[in-house]
Amino acid sequence: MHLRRVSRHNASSSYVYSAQIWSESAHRERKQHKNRRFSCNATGANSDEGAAIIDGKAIAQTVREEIGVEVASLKASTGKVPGLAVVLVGGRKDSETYVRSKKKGCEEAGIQSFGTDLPEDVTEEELLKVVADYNADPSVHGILVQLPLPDHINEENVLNAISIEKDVDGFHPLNMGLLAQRGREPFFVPCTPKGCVELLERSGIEISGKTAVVIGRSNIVGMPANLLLQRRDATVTVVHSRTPNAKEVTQQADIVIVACGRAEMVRGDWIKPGAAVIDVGINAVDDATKKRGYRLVGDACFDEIKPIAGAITPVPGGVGPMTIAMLLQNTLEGFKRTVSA
Ligand SMILES: Nc1nc(=O)c2c([nH]1)NC[C@@H]1CN(c3ccc(C(=O)N[C@@H](CCC(=O)O)C(=O)O)cc3)C=[N+]21
Ligand SMILES: [Mg+2]
Repeated sequence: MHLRRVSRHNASSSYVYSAQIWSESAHRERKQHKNRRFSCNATGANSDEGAAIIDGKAIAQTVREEIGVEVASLKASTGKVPGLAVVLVGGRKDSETYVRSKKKGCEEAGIQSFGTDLPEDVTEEELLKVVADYNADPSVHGILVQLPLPDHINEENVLNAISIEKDVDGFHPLNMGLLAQRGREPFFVPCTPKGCVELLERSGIEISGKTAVVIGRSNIVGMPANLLLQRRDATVTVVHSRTPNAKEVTQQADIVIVACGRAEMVRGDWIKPGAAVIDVGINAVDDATKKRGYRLVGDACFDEIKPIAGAITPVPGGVGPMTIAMLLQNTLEGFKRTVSA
């Protein structure tokens, strides 16, 4: 994983590594937060009381098996399989890990995976050529350019170049615009927020008529999560780094989606008893007791929230695995549109 080091809590000897830097804007937001300090006294206790733990890993596995069954049956009837192209620029360890999981997910589901690994110093022009070739390739139904891209490449230009019919990340401005409009449907919905909603639905948590708070306003998670929840008739409030009363607003929520990119920022006293908490964050914290030297924590303080909430996703094993399952689902959806056309 590429892990950015930021000082954690008040203890100078421990660090948080944030693996969630997907975009320049997220990077800027994090800088603005730099002087804030939070502490969360993890007890390590894992009592049976309190929130139901939403097992994202198991739910993702179920989704992947469903996709595998459908892919096999479409292969039998059409002789074709879905194809996903993953473009990786540079050698970030976290990106390499995620790309490997995506390719493995494809293999298991019977989806053909294509990969292009480009050097860190590739020109924007060369990258755009790779995208154009995949746009033109009829055996490719989904194209994903792993983010973040190196600084010399304009991310917007690259996302704009992906065919909206193959934009399995749903990051193309046209797909985002369609998501934002009532009565219209994007070709693809971004994988992480889609995974959050799927976790709620598959856990039997009602969304319609409920009060939801989304913490974070990124293009990749917070903003589309807001739109998706509104489409399911939740009343949604988005809070962010400049919201003075984020805690008080969050205390009103039946559903909380946490995507602020700050380790354990959301504490137990932010959460209304019985609320559902979906934690999108992945942060690695130094931990000498662990073999790898760190452990992963979310943007929510799991041990404080568990006794209070009605349901909570763990990190790891919550939203992360669902993101990959939704990517495979989007690829299958793109493929189905081409075979039925
Ligand atoms: N164009 C693009 N699309 C993306 O969807 C995209 C991206 N760029 N850049 C990076 C982020 C991050 N991301 C994750 C996917 C899976 C896990 C995941 O499977 N996490 C596991 C394992 C965590 C671990 O061990 O590191 C878990 O939470 O249990 C996490 C994060 C997709 N992203
Ligand atoms: Mg934010």
